[in-house]
Amino acid sequence: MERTFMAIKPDGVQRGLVGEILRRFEAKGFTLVGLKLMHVSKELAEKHYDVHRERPFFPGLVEFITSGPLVAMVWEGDGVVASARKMIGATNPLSAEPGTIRGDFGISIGRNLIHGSDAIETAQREIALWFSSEELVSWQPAAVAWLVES
Ligand SMILES: Nc1ncnc2c1ncn2[C@@H]1O[C@H](COP(=O)(O)OP(=O)(O)OP(=O)(O)O)[C@@H](O)[C@H]1O
Repeated sequence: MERTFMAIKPDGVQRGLVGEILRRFEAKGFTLVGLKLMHVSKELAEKHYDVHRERPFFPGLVEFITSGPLVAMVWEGDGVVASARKMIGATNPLSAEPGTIRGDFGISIGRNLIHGSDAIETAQREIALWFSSEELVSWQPAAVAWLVES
């Protein structure tokens, strides 16, 4: 089953948008398989944004991502990588469509609330970077156990 990595960035956590963001992906029908509130180390932030290492905004981006707790998540479902990117909206919230998370809640490119993997291969790399396999749940056996018990 397809999986994607997403992170509610420190601005989203500070603004109290965690519940709203989780609600949107749950309501859409995707399945949450990993979730943790954490402070990000400089090392992890730099690895995550490695492709942007040479960009002028890189130091500020790393500083921001490590500035407060963020919510790291893994979601599962058919087409979840592309669909989540659509639900998140364009990188610059001022250009993001209303109805998207960035379009509804943001105005600043440097404070754009949420990250979502941009491709299936990127998602695999990011999930492995942020989560150990023990931190990810498998829903199927749990559902089967519940059926057997009831
Ligand atoms: N010109 C910029 N100035 C400041 N920050 C920027 C700029 N461009 C990108 N960023 C920051 O770097 C992040 C990564 O940029 P990228 O082009 O990968 O966008 P994205 O894929 O929409 O965002 P993310 O990777 O966070 O999901 C952006 O989310 C944004 O926070």
